[in-house]
Amino acid sequence: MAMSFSSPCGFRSDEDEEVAVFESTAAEHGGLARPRLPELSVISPGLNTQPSVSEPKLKVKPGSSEEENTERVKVFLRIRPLTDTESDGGEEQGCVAVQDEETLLLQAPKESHNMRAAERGIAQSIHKFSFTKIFGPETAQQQFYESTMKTMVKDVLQGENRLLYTYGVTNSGKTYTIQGSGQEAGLLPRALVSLFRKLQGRLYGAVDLKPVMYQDVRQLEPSEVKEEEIRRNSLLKEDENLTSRRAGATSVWDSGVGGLSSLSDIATQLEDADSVCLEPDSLSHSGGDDLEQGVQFSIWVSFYEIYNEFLYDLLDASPSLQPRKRVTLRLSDDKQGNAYVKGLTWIQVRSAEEAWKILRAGHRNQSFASTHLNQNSSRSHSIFSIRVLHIHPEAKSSQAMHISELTVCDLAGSERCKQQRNGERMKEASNINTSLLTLGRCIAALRHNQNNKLRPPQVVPFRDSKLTRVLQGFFCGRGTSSMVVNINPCASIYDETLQALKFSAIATQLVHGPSRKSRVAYILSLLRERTEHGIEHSELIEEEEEEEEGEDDSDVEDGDITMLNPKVTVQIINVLKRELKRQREENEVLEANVREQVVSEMMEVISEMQEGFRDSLEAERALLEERCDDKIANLQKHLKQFYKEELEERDREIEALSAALEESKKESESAAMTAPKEEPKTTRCSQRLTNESSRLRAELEQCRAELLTKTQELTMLKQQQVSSSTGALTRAAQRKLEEGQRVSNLHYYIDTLCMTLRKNKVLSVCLQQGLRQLRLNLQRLGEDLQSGERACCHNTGGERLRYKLTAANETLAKQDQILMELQSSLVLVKAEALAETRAVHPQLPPSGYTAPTTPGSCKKRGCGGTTPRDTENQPPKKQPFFQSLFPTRTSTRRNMRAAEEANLTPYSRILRSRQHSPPPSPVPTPRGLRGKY
Ligand SMILES: Nc1ncnc2c1ncn2[C@@H]1O[C@H](COP(=O)(O)OP(=O)(O)OP(=O)(O)O)[C@@H](O)[C@H]1O
Repeated sequence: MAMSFSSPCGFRSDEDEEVAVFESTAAEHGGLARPRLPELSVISPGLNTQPSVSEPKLKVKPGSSEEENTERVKVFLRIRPLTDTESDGGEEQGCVAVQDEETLLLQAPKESHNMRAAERGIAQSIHKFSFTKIFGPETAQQQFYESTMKTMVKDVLQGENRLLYTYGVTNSGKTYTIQGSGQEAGLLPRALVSLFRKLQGRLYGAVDLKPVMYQDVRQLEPSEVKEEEIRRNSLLKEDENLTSRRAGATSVWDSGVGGLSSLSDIATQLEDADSVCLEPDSLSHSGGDDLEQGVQFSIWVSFYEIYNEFLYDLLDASPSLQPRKRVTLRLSDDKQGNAYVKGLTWIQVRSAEEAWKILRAGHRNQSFASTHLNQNSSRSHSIFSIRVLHIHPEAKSSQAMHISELTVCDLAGSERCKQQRNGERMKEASNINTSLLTLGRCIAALRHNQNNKLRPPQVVPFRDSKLTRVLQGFFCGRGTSSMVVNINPCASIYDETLQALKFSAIATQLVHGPSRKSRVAYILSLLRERTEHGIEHSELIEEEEEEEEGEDDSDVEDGDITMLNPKVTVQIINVLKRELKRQREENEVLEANVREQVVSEMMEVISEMQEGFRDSLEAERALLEERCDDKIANLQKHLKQFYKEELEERDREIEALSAALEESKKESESAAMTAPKEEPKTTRCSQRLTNESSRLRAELEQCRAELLTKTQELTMLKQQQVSSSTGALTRAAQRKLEEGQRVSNLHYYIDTLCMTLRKNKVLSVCLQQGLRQLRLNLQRLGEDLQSGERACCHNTGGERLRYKLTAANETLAKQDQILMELQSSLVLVKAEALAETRAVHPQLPPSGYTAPTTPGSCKKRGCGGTTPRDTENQPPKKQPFFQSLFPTRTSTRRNMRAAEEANLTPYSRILRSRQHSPPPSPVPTPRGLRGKY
């Protein structure tokens, strides 16, 4: 889950001040009551726009020791410059603007969560923050050092404890600020140079005095001194070895500390740094004037990291030998209640150069990794401490000595866990965020306690993380802390930057802790608070205070309250019980707030997911529409093609029919005019009819000629009858008479044929009319199809297209039916004509007679080469053309069905299947079409 640093804001408070300060933050996290938000969110302790928060309302009793301790915690803001890549990537969107030296304006960029929340009316898009001092991208390292750390070094030499820590989003420049890069040495090398410059000639050379915890100094035995020397030398040697081994190669650490990879470089850099960043009066001879006369100084350094909530000593020699088996360190409390790292290595250093080498040796053991935002990201909080042992020359006991400390903490960068793809990185990010969250809560609780002196104090959850435990002393009076907030002005990490700034805004309202408070002192303060409210006995307080004083000198380790007298202990237990109850209640409130925040974040994530799903659904819909349009266009194309071919086919047929008709008409006309000559080899009906009629005419002529011959013969015979015998002549005359009868029959037959010919002419006229009708229908069909196509083009809906297609198919079916009817009627007429002919001439062959189809045979039938008798007995042949066009009913149906089956359109097939299959459905479904196309 994304980490939020605004959780400290979850602490409930009745003060108007708190409401004003956290107004925007609370609303942003989905608080139940959402008042109308002002345009601008002011998160600042000192801005005029918020007079209620301009100054902390510290209820300091006049004359109390706390009176002078009202100095605010210093919070510096440093804005890092954008890299070329970031500028090119459009990260510069003017979302970070420095209004003046102390005021920063944040304007949410378009794509940020904050802007989206602002658009929904639950947050502001502009935020105003104030800081102790703001340093822009152009600020040089030395300038930054002088404004921030220079006085801290001075204070430490005066015996004070100081903490400087950097806070910010990952890749915002924290490590750059602390350590530096290239020739730009950071705060720490400059502080070391400054320190040793100031201590020139005042260093305590021996190693026999060692600081233990925060207050104690131990006199070392000679053997221990030796051990210390060995440890230091081995670290220095290790550094030298590694440096020479990596000669030329730039390591992470080398680049991280100003490229100081060789001793000469270090010296030069230190010299340069010193000359650049230190004012003349801060150099050793003048700076030393501030130091207590006669006091010598022994400098000890330690370096450790908090990685995944485990402490690792970075100066322990073992890690470099066995990097996988690092020993974790434990935290303990000293008798003042201050946490310290047990068993941490402290090395005495005699120069800045040595300190630098030790630091570099330790840095090699630190946890770095490449993340999506930073190639060389610190995955741990690293803490480098410099302890200064103030040794009075005459002092023989540790009491006469004093220890001051300068701690520099480079916190790991906060980041959104969900941005980490790697499991290990995610775990690291989660731990980093948890510890930073705890730090935020501690600061918020401290601020609450400072601003609400009359109320029961909130428990500061220092114990909730290792980081806050080790820094606790600096927040509770053992020293003072300064914070450097680093920000990266990139628009893409605006939301994270805003959270970091909100956190720092709380820190800017902190006042340095009034005094050191041990745990026992804290408990006693609780008792005092209760007594002030009339809950406990006043006498008790005196006793407790006596006990407290005695406690400081007693042997009680870690402030063990059980060593107090029983009466007080019982009272303390009662107070603690009540305190525990109160704290539980507070925890419940805190938990409720955290849950509320979690819910609000979850809602944000869910709404983001919803948006994502909506977008993907839209995209899916558009894709489907596109596909459907493609399919419809495809279908249209295919149908267009299909009907075009169909129309062309019909046109061709019509053309052929009309040509045939024309031809037959012409031929019949010409045949009527002229005698038939050599018959062309054709299968057309008109030709056939002409041939038949010509043949019949020829037969007629032949019969007439024969009749004439026979008549002449008869006349001759009659004449002969007179002269020859009667019997034979009578028989011959009888035979001739029969022949004459046959000839008269032949005349009748010829008349019938002439009638058939006339009927055929009428039929061909009918056929012409039928074809004209057919052509008209086909034209109408073409128009229907065109309108269907147009409908397809204008309307992508499949329904209308389907209906048009169905109508077109129905028209086609009707056409087929008309054609069939025409064919049937033609066949019927033919059959009737034939029947009539046969009734007149029963000697004609039956209708089942199959005419020879070859033109040769036809020629044979019609030619004069055949004998008259054969010619007489031959019936008129069937017309091959009409037969091929309109075969007999049975064969017509069969052939038509076969032809239809072959030429059926998808729609015709569907229609046909519907006609034959009960129950019919009115409209073919588009599924069939889809399968086809
Ligand atoms: N003021 C500055 N001037 C020039 N470059 C800078 C400045 N601040 C940071 N940088 C550059 O920005 C990059 C990231 O800085 P740095 O590693 O210090 O970030 P960080 O906050 O320590 O990141 P992380 O928390 O991931 O360790 C580095 O390349 C550094 O050199």
